[in-house]
Amino acid sequence: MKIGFIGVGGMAQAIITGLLKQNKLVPSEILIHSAHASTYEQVAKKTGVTAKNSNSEVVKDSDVVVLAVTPNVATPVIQEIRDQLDPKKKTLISIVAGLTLERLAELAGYDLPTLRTLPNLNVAIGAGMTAVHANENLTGKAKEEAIGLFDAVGSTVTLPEADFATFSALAGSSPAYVYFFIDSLSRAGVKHGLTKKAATKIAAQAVMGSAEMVLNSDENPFGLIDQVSSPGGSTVAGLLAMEEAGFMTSVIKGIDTTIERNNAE
Ligand SMILES: NC(=O)C1=CN([C@@H]2O[C@H](COP(=O)(O)OP(=O)(O)OC[C@H]3O[C@@H](n4cnc5c(N)ncnc54)[C@H](O)[C@@H]3O)[C@@H](O)[C@H]2O)C=CC1
Ligand SMILES: O=C(O)[C@@H]1CCC=N1
Repeated sequence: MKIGFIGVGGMAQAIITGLLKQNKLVPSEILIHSAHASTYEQVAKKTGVTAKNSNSEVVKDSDVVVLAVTPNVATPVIQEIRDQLDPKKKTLISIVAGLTLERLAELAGYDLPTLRTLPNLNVAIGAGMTAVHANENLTGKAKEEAIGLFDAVGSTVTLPEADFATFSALAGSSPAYVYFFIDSLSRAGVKHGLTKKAATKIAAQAVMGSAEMVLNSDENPFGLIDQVSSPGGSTVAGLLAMEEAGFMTSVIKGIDTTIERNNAE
């Protein structure tokens, strides 16, 4: 199977890194092209995947085409490759936030097997979270193969398209918010005398273990909060101070704003 990436920015690189690291694909199965030759040539050199000279060449030689450009250039890019997207031979996978299957069909053809996805950056280490929704043309083995690419680099969930904006905030953007939280923890550690390196490692490990506890527990997070909070202890004191500063309200406000922005696109 040949997979062609159109757009080789942060997200495409994360997917490619994950697929190779998990041994889902070998470098000779991956083709790439983007607007920035210096970037994609460097990626090809580093990973062993094949750099092509144009978007058209990528599509021509691929069974599965991954559209990984920013939303503002998605329309002209699809128009450029449309004639080569033979519905009998190719599958289109889009990772473009906000681009609906209806709009993809309008641009790329109503018969084309198409998978709309929304991955997150953690696919790079095989710990991604990806939402998927296939159109009616993508069935059987081709559908399994397309979704299988994202299963190989983390978890997938099939969601109605109406929920993609919310998913994008909770899983697509949230790595940025979690990094923000980790950096805040680490900064507090520095304030109290730890080195930044030590504080960041301590904070990140605590966040990773806490996430695993949530995933491995039947409790909801509030039950786990109670397990950490010793009666009369320091945790509950810190928790109440965080709430006084508006912790939960500020997280929900950030997510609301992210969803509003996703819905506006
Ligand atoms: N960064 C993330 O965590 C996530 C990003 N996405 C989606 O992934 C897509 C890419 O995002 P990023 O990688 O963050 O952006 P980026 O800016 O890092 O990469 C965009 C890529 O598109 C290429 N490009 C621009 N014009 C082109 C053209 N005419 N032909 C071919 N390539 C062209 C650029 O050269 C670049 O390689 C976006 O649509 C975004 O919504 C989805 C989920 C998460
Ligand atoms: O910031 C963005 O628009 C994209 C969507 C999800 C993560 N990054």
